[in-house]
Amino acid sequence: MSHSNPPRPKRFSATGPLTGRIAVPGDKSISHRSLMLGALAVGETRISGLLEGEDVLATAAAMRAMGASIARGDDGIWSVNGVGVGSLLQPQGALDMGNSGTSTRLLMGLVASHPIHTVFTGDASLSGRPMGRVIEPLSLMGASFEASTGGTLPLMLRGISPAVPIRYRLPVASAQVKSAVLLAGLNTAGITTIIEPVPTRDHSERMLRGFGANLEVGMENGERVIAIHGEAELRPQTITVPGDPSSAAFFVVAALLVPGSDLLITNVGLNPTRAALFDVLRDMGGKIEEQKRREVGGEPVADLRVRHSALTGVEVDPAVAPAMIDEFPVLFVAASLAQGTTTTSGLDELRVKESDRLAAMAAALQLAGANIEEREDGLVIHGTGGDALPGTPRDTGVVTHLDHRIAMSMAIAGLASRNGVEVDDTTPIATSFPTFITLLGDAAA
Ligand SMILES: O=C(O)C1=C[C@@H](OP(=O)(O)O)[C@@H](O)[C@H](O)C1
Ligand SMILES: C=C(OP(=O)(O)O)C(=O)O
Repeated sequence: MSHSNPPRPKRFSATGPLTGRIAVPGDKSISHRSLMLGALAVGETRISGLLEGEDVLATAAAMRAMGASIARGDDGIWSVNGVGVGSLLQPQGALDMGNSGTSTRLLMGLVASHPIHTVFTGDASLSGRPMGRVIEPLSLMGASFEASTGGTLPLMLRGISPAVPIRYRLPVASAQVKSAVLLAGLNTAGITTIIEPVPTRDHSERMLRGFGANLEVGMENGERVIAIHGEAELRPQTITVPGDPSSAAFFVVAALLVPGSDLLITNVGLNPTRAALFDVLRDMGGKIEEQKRREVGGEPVADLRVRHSALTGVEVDPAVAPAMIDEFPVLFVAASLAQGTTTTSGLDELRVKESDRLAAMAAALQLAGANIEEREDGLVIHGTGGDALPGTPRDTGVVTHLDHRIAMSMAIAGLASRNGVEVDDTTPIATSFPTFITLLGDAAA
């Protein structure tokens, strides 16, 4: 889980067109939340389409360590028997969160209002990421912390029950911070309120309601206000997890870039708080057509038909950033092949993901021959106008910094290069998309 495995380098080279039909694995955000909420509902929650990536498996292991029974059936359906809100058990050892920020921050919220203490550890990437953003509101609720200098892992959290309900305005646009406070509020008497000046992904709100929590969402002075009534009782659910738009993004960009491609990606989640990349790519001239729009597990879903397209650079409105926050690395790849300049800004949050994604993508794309300017809060990309990138020099790999999205984005850049792109380590891809390399082979066969 903590990436002690030796690095696995791989060179990604130009392929034939991407054609046929593929399905990407389940949504990572929804998968984490299905396990967490299932573990808090008394009775059996059944989950189909769960993402079986390392990050989600870290969440499953943590929920087991706190008393839930979680098992995968031979039919691929996961079954979770929960302990009930307020009844999480004291875990016997540290919770290894691997590479997963979502597991860490959401679980910190969950345990903060339980009378247990929990040690969180993670890999080198996760141990550099800021946890102060959740320590602050959870401290206001009464939890206490012993963290490494700078508020990073390893960290010990001493939860409290009863915790104090708070009214908290999010200082950063982060669904993880919002969700941590909402999950802490589940076992806190009274009403815990979050004010969200910039809307972020709303899976927690949708799913908490689905599990029977009393949650109100309104607007005050143009800001979203979410109130959860505590000491909730959650009811077990049957959940179907839609395909992850953040995983589909790599195949959408690949099909746009590789001449002759015409690819159908089925069952892609299109929650408006997640799907902005597809709108930006359409603005750039990308042929992305939605087919069979429907609802799956309370989320909008469609099949996406994507055809090779000539792309034109755009200025990306920073207001859409939260709705495509994980998709910027692959957007930078698309922009590198577009006609003209693409400008992005307002992306400070990208510096505190699994890697500093602005610096890592600027360095990786430059090594592959793209023309990139790195600014404090974004990249400016001067595209080739459709010509393939030169690719990376022989035996020099782009550095992925234990970041799955850098590895997958640069794999896609390799498909649109003359000499291929060498990725220094493909092992992090298994955190969110274990079937990525196989599916790429299938689509380009
Ligand atoms: O809530 C979630 O499931 C996530 C929220 C986002 O993080 P932030 O809340 O830090 O923006 C995103 O980058 C991450 O991949 C998943
Ligand atoms: C930022 C990401 O995940 P997390 O914060 O869960 O590590 C991601 O998947 O791109």
